[in-house]
Amino acid sequence: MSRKKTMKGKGSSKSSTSSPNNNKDTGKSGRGIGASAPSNGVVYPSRPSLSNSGEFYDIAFKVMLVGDSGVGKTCLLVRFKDGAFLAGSFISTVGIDFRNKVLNIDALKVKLQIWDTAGQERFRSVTHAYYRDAHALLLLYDVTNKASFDNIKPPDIKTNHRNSVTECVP
Ligand SMILES: Nc1nc2c(ncn2[C@@H]2O[C@H](COP(=O)(O)OP(=O)(O)OP(=O)(O)O)[C@@H](O)[C@H]2O)c(=O)[nH]1
Repeated sequence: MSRKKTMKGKGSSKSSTSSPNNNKDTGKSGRGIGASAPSNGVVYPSRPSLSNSGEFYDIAFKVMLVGDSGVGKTCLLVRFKDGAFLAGSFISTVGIDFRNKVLNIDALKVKLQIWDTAGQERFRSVTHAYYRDAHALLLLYDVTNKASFDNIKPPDIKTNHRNSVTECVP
């Protein structure tokens, strides 16, 4: 059975778009499968593939983390991927970044490519371009900040990306 390798994500940094690192499970704008995958972005179980970390997977999904700046998107992703909490000073994401995680679900290896978008308004046009082909958008808000909840507009996302969003789950 043939096994193919996905394009390597280049290094990423939360505060800079120019400092590469060697973490093969992370990437930045235009470097991941989101930029090069087929239009539906799914790899089916009959065609196992190799993730950048060397792990084989059966199926892959692209997930976007969306929400205002400071709601905790990066912290959630780092917690999910590495089990660590980013305490200390807050460094806002510049542009967009991603991390991969392979999970074992019902005897399938499911690869999640999770994109962390910058919440600042000035990056909105850049990050929106990456919604295309996403299988899920996670809309995040800060429970201590009502404005961050009010700023979530799933219907707008549905309207603007009418074929890519089929269902909103509260
Ligand atoms: N108390 C508390 N603080 C949190 C939590 N999650 C994140 N923070 C803090 O909130 C701040 C912002 O977190 P980030 O994850 O960087 O926020 P973000 O949504 O990625 O922000 P942008 O990159 O600007 O879009 C950081 O100082 C975190 O330490 C949480 O669950 N509880």
